[in-house]
Amino acid sequence: MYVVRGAKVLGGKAADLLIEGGVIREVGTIDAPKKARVVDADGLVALPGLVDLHTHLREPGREDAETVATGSAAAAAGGFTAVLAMANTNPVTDTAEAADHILDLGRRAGLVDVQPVGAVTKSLAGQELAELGLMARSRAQVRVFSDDGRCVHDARLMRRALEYVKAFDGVISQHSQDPRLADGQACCHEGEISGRLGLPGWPAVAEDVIVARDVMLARHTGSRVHVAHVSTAGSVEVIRWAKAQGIAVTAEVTPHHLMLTTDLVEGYDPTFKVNPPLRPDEHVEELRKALADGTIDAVATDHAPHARHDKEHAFAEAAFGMLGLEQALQVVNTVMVQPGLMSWEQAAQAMSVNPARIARLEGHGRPLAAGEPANLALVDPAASVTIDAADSQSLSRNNPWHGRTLTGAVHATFLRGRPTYLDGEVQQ
Ligand SMILES: NC(=O)N[C@@H](CC(=O)O)C(=O)O
Ligand SMILES: [Zn+2]
Ligand SMILES: [Zn+2]
Repeated sequence: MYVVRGAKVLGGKAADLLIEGGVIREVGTIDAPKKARVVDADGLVALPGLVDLHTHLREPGREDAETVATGSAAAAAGGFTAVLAMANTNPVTDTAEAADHILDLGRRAGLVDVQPVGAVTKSLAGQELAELGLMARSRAQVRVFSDDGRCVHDARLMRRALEYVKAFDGVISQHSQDPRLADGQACCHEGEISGRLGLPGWPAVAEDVIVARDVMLARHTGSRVHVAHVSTAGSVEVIRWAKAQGIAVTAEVTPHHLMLTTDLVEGYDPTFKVNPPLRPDEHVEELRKALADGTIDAVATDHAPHARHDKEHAFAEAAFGMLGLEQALQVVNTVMVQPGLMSWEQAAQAMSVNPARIARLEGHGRPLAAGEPANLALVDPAASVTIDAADSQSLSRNNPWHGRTLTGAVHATFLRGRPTYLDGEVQQ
């Protein structure tokens, strides 16, 4: 039994929360029962436990970069109570058995709810649909499907996938990148900087055209499409238009695309090599606006751990991807909440309520009210923290925030009433 003392619920009025038997029993002014452990939350903000729509946990296959257990620890330290584990593992999560295996590994780790994402196509090969129905009916009850890392670029296959998942209210999360417009060698945003550095780039329009095509397919099929890691102003325009038409499209943006810009590649540091690439300022500004006005529904980390021997190469050869789970909330606080672009209530929508709804995850993204599951994060909104990649719970060190000072810190995370992160420690 816990009493959280004096937390500002969603950044609003301070209240005490009584947590017992996995649920929030009471919110208000509470006399702590003798056997209760009191957590002093004076000055802290209480948010519903964060939900990440887009995490790469690397298990099975690349346990040298991350495991379900270490990724879960990073998630708990970042304030998350649920993560969706992307399917681009080895083997790929493209069967019911593979999905159930991920679910079980998550339960064994016990720090966050790990919900598998199913592949859209067998082996992510883009040729044949995977067992979407069987995955949906498995114990894991998969609802989100993605070939992330690759785009489902065949329009006919995308149409079939959308039609198929409609039956069980599933959603296709698309890695929007036209392979014909994105040169196989491309490693950064195509523009003035890539030209000057002599690095092959790919243009923003390679993303825009797939987003445009997919919203039209979603309209045609009446199914739900989700745009993973939106990175361009053009995508934002299309999504804004599509929502105005009532098309069932949702979108996520990563912390790094909200804060980092393409000029970082000038140092040739492969930490900043990511897909989609970091973009110029004008895109970043549009992404922030779109998140603030709800055109973009969610912040998702695209936490992409890579082992040293895959990442520490010349820029052109290094693996794509960067860590995200532990700093996501700090970045959103730093670039959105503190400057007044977003309230804590909106941050809770973007990082918990909306992702839980998009993924049809029960028990997450719920109000902090009596009778609800006690999934929550306590956040110090004013802390100033200089990030050290070596401090990470992740097995990998490709942390783009290393050496930067961010505002805010996760103080505690509770999963169904059990602290998973407290006093600066993951509670194994
Ligand atoms: N984001 C990345 O740069 N890499 C991701 C794949 C992906 O999200 O497309 C990965 O799996 O490493
Ligand atoms: Zn992707
Ligand atoms: Zn990804």
